[in-house]
Amino acid sequence: SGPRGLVVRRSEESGHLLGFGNESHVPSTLQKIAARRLELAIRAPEPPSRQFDRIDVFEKLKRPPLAIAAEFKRASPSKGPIALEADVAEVAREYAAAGAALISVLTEPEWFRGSLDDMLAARRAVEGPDRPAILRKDFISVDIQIREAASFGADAALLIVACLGRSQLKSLVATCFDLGIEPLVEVHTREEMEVALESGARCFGINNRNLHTFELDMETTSRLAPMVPKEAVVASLSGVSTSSDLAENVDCVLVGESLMRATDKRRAVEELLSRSSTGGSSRRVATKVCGLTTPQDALEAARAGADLLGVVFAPASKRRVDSVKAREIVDTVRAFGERRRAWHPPEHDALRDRARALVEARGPLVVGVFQDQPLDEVLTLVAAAGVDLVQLHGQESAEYAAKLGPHIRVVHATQPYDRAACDLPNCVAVLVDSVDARGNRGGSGLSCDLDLVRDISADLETPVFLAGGIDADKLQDLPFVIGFDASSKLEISPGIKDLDKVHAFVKKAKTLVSSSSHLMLL
Ligand SMILES: O=P(O)(O)OC[C@@H](O)[C@@H](O)c1c[nH]c2ccccc12
Repeated sequence: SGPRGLVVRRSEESGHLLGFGNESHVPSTLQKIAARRLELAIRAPEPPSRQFDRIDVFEKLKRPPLAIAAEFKRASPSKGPIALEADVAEVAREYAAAGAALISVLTEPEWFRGSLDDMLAARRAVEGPDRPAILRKDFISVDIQIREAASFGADAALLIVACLGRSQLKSLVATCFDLGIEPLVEVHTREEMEVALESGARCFGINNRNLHTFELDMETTSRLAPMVPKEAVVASLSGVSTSSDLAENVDCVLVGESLMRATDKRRAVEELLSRSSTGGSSRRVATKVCGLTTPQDALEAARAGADLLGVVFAPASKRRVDSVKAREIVDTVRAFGERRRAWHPPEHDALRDRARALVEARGPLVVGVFQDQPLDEVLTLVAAAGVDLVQLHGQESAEYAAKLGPHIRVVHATQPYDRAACDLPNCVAVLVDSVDARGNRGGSGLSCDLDLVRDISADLETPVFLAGGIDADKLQDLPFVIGFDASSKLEISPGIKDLDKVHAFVKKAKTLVSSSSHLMLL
């Protein structure tokens, strides 16, 4: 039996729909949305006939070196609200001014909070011969949805193979061409690509996101792109936040969420367009929000853009969580990050390369914080909670740490510091924390002596995480700091975060990213 919520006509029609991505018999979100869209489309009135100047979408997307498709998306099923109140005309003008080749507008109302009126407003905001093309991003399965696209100013329309039969797709492609709309046919698997290639379309979108499970796999593009003939357009869709995420050997990259979250959208698009000029040398400052005790606060920190989220298992801590609560946090964060598995660090010989891999990991990642607990206890908690990595805050021996997975080693801003503890191959970063006069470690709210931190970093030949009394006001450009860890200064009371402070902290750290390109790794 096929997935429910779909009109499965004949098996050769829809073989590509069975078993790929959605193994369960419960309809996936994609199937629910597609079914709901069909239900509404059938009842929709015939759209008014309006004439628009159209542009050659194929030619626009084929222009070297790389076309950027910028998306207007207020919310999504995997991320929830992203930018509910965004002004579509304003955003469209910014995208156009930055040189986007295409603007994709979500027109689905319930899960994405979009509308045809949003698309019309975007189309009306961009004029002129070299304006960006407008794409209707929706779940299209009947012709009237393409007539609506034409009536509300689209030059192109998305057709998602994962919710269409073979001949249904062919007929929708033909309707598009009849109405002067360029079909962009979206796939996520080889089987879907085979169906797409026979559909008559000439623009293909490879979605890195599985729309059934919301799992992101950025390798999807490089796996499927070689199947497309050179003359056609290949676009890579989803999951791009910086130029280092851009796929090679595609004509176009479509970017949604990260642009919708960017305060300066024009600059964000321009940065993507000039990937070669900034390249690998630019340095970002990571953020870690520690001492989270609820899934709600963790989700808010993730939404703010934090890279690492810490949950504390140390028995003496006021912010201690049990494995059940930690698991809830991990599940929430992982769903937000569209990941199914824990992080597996790539192997590197040098600590600095491991640290860089950590801050560039597709997160946010959840860190379990421990302090001098029996190894068995740590291993049990890690397995039960499913945290991505561990942070060791006590005087754990090298022998002990070697038995763990990837971990962050905490050292204290004292001289001499515990250098040997940082030398393990599974140590992925070093975090320098303060000590108070009585020798109390962690959570004291005291700041570190920055000269000592610089010395430690120089000795380790790697930039470190800095903790101790950190909030937005404490952030500054420090070439020996790869990331900031904040906890007590972002709280209302122990374990309860002040979400405004969390947002301010992450936001400020992001401004350091762009202004600190002169700061290289040591
Ligand atoms: O926000 P992201 O990760 O940059 O992804 C954008 C876009 O690819 C995504 O919104 C998308 C791709 N295909 C879709 C189909 C329907 C709805 C949405 C989509």
